[in-house]
Amino acid sequence: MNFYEKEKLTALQAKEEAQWITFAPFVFQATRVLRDSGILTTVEAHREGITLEQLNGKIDLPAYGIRVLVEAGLGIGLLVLSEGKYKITKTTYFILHDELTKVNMDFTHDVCYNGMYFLEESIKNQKPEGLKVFGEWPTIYQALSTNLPEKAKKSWFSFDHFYSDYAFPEVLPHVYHYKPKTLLDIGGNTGKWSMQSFAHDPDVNITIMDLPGYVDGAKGKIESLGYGNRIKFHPGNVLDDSHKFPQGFDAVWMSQFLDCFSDDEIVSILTRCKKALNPGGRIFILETFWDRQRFEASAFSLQQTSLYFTVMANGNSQMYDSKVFIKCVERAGLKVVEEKDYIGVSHTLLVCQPAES
Ligand SMILES: C[S@@+](CC[C@H](N)C(=O)[O-])C[C@H]1O[C@@H](n2cnc3c(N)ncnc32)[C@H](O)[C@@H]1O
Repeated sequence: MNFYEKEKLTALQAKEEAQWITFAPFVFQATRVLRDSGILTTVEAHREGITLEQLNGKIDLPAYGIRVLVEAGLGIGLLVLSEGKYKITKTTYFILHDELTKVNMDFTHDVCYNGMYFLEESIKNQKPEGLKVFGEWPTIYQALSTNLPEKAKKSWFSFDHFYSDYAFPEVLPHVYHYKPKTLLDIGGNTGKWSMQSFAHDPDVNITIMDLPGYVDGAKGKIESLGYGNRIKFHPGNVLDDSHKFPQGFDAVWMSQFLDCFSDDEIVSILTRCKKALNPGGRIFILETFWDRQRFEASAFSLQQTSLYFTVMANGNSQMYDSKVFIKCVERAGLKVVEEKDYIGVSHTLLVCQPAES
């Protein structure tokens, strides 16, 4: 779906939109504080509406603060005010109750907000300059398995898992329809794919390849579920070209993994994946492409999420346009033999094989 072929706004709407952009950080923080302070929940609980005076008695914030927040909430479209009483809007319903919105908001605030100030520097230097708000690491992945602040870590994992949790049950039958006996899960993270795979297919054996800290975390969990005899671990950094991939797999699986790398790095990883395959084997790539979305809001979210990669993650990757990504697949000597869009919230499954097969 191409949402971007034509300009859609009148001049007046465009000027209004420009103000939304100008004040976007204010809008975000006001909404978050309205949510986290309990103001929105309290207004929601009063279906007949609530006055400012009544709110003052129920919220543990100075009266001045409550007043500026609810007034900002009117302009943002979170509240309406009629006959002196505040009520919530449909947008507020989603801010309060929609899991996707909550996960995105917590990720934006806890992981990205302070670092985003360093966007320009990150782009110029091709480094995640925003990560310094938490500490000194080359990428966020080293920080996640060690000492990133707990709140940031929790919101990062909720964000990551929210999207894959929806996609995995839907995609399992597509992968295991090919009956792979051996599967290499690169970027296996906390082992979620492996655990669901073992329950889905009694014959598959999996090797998880990820950075050392992750592999240690996944190991205990998988063994405690009794799958210890079907799992192997291969800790390592795929950016280290001297680190050999294990070989002999019917399938290589990468979910939300290749978006962590630049175009050239993707080509290098896929070239090594190809060598890891048995004859007739397949590479399964689960990704979120901004040009393969049913809804404009999904494309928007992915395009903005790219900037998280720029500023916080590694400085050189993104949520790709599928056309750019598939060029990398082809540069690695692979061809896409099957594609399936609209999996889970926003994923596409690409099934690839060596171009010469
Ligand atoms: C966004 S998570 C995806 C996790 C999981 N596959 C999913 O779908 O939820 C990316 C994973 O790639 C791993 N990763 C990132 N850079 C890596 C590298 N250079 N070498 C190995 N693994 C890496 C991270 O540790 C993390 O587990």
